[in-house]
Amino acid sequence: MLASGVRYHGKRSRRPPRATTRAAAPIRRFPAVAMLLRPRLSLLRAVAPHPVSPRASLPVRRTLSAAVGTASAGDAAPPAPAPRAGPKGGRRSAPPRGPSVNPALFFPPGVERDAAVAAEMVIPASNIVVGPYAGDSRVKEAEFVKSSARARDCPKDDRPEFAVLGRSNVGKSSLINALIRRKEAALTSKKPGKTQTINHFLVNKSWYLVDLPGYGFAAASQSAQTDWSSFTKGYFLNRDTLVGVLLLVDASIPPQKIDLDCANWLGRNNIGLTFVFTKCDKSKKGKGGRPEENIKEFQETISSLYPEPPPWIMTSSVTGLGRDGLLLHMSQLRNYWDNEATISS
Ligand SMILES: Nc1nc2c(ncn2[C@@H]2O[C@H](COP(=O)(O)OP(=O)(O)OP(=O)(O)O)[C@@H](O)[C@H]2O)c(=O)[nH]1
Ligand SMILES: [Mg+2]
Repeated sequence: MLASGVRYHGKRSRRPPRATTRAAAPIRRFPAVAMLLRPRLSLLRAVAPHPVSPRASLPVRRTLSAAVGTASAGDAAPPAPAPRAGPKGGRRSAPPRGPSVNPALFFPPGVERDAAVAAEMVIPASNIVVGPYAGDSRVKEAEFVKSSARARDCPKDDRPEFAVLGRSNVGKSSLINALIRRKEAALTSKKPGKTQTINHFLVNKSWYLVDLPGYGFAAASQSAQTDWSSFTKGYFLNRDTLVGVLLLVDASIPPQKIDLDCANWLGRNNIGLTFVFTKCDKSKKGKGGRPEENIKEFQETISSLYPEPPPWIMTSSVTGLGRDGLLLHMSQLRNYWDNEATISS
């Protein structure tokens, strides 16, 4: 089981997070924050309806468990081994009511695990609870700053950054364009292997989004694949300003082992990640063609690896699904990171 991978850290630190032990402020201690966030979440919900349940007025615990018929939000604690719920799994008393996703919640820094969370405090199309560190998440300006061929050539300032990682063609560059609302800031292509360097985009002059080369491009030469692992892994292992990784997973196809391997590698190296499911607008008939089913299968596969559910969110760069929610999630991780920096300096 991975000891981490869902944890987020303060500046220049790979130490275990203090959010749940030190200053663990339950969300109810921040009524002002909660009130400020509610209108924003309602707005998000209007754009992207929650995939799990429309009964938003019920507490999450009841709403989600009722919709899915398996674990409740309170079951976010160490997952049961091999939680492959299904007709033979013995965990469901009633037949499944159609595709839905694993409801276990991700509690961000500042929110006690198992805190009672109202449905409106969960980002739509995700399992992410909004906590007291969430703040202004609007992108007011964004600019391409630098393309680096080696990790040591990356910008050397202290700004926090999020790395966008995933298989070739999963939609990394497209997601960056969607987040910053620029059509071709990051170059995209139908052909895998488009992005070959580490690309820094500066947002609001205060933080970076980093577009990376994809992994798992079978057509790439052996030497190109080796290059990927040495230079991108070098980036991850040496980047002190890395707040977290957005690990993109293509929801329009069944789970791929290489994505699980990548998640494992990040977890082993104590690098916090958020699973970002891409291409959720694409649905094909037949087995493995429906995003909700693929996401559910992926979550069932990874849940036994994590002591706490990792954050995940559904997105589409075509429809904009998940865009605002993901920015809000990043704002809370970033603000926590900044806050830790202030405390430790
Ligand atoms: N339908 C749909 N297509 C998408 C989405 N995101 C990306 N695509 C398409 O997928 C293809 C690959 O997108 P990119 O953003 O270039 O993927 P990438 O992960 O950056 O690829 P590499 O740079 O090669 O690693 C392009 O044809 C995109 O238009 C999405 O959310 N929905
Ligand atoms: Mg790319």
